[in-house]
Amino acid sequence: MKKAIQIKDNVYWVGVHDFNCRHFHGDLFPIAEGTTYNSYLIVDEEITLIDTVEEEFFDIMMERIRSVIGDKPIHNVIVQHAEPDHSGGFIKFMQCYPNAKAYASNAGVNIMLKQYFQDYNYRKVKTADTLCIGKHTLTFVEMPMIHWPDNMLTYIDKANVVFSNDAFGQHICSYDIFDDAHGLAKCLDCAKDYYANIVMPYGTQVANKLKQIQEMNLTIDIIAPAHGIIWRSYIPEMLSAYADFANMTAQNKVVIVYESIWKHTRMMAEALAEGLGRNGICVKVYQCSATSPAVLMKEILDAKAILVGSGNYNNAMAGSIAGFLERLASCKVKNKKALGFGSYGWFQGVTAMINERLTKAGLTLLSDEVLTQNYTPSEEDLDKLMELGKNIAEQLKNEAEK
Ligand SMILES: Cc1cc2nc3c(=O)[nH]c(=O)nc-3n(C[C@H](O)[C@H](O)[C@H](O)COP(=O)(O)O)c2cc1C
Repeated sequence: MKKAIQIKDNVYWVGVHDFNCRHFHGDLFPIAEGTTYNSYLIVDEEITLIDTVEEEFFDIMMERIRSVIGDKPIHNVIVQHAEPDHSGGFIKFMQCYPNAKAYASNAGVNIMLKQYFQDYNYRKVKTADTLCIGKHTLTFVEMPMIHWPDNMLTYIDKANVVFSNDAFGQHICSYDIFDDAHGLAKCLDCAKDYYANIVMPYGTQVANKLKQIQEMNLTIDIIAPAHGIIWRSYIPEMLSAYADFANMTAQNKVVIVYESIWKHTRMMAEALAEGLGRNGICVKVYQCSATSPAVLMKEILDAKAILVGSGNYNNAMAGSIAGFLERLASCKVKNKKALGFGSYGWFQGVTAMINERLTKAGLTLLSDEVLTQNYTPSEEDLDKLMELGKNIAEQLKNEAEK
């Protein structure tokens, strides 16, 4: 029998492992080792469930719940987020516990009705609303657009746990469900990965919400997200890292993303990298089509500049680069520089197209120069590109010192 894991007095993890998940949210976020869908059970006078799990894992969640409360009824279910990885088991849950009261944000209720078509007389809650369940009181905080309109978090007093849903999540899929079993570096790295791929477009909302939560002066012993491990030992470090993610705080780092069939654009990319890398910049070089988009998004989060290159193929940029620029535009990047480059045969215009899309995505061009190369770069061309890389390095370092 699958069992619950106690995380605090009267609070239990009753979630599930999805070891086979390799594509989180479609192709948005390829992941290596699966994930968890975390739901939590609070045992008080009114037994309360925080979130459900993906529908196919419902029975496992129920086994864990019954390992704690047997056949006792559950009085409340909190739908913190209507996305199916957290609400997919909700209908089956209500079939098991038809008298349970369901709570969600206003937007959450709307989405639940649009997704599942059945009205369960949802109770709508908003920021600062409370629910007394016996010895404990729950306080709700709406978190719109972190990362859907309906997200909210729930705080339970006395146990001092924040159930944060998607915020602070990561894809560590383990039975060691606390952060300290995995070490700070891994936990922050996985949180960064998750943030870059799921939350990045909503940095402004994250920064504001972090401020609001700080102002609430909550005593927080545990932050329990809806994916991955639970934070208890690294909470200050994680909150500080999240503030950096939200502000897109940049390192002295440049990411070069390119596509190239006959290696001409690749030669340009590597010459630029040489000039940057030999002059104090951490430089990362990726062929776009050979790289997981999750890696690219994570690298971009703390980069100062992004150089994007493509050969000209039928007077257009490579499809992989067009897709990458589309994703970049959706990320609402702040305070980042960029420059296009690329090789062509008989029409020079693709680099200008890349620059235009970079500008539209909110990035500032590093230079007015339109960096094009007719067919193969010569040694002299490559030296010039290395020199340009060096100049960009100096420019970025000077800006950092200001
Ligand atoms: C399938 C294909 C289509 C191409 N179409 C164009 C084109 O429409 N206009 C152009 O200027 N060059 C075109 N070229 C030439 C390439 O842009 C040129 O060979 C360039 O150096 C390729 O850079 P790369 O080695 O980085 O892929 C085409 C090349 C290929 C392979």
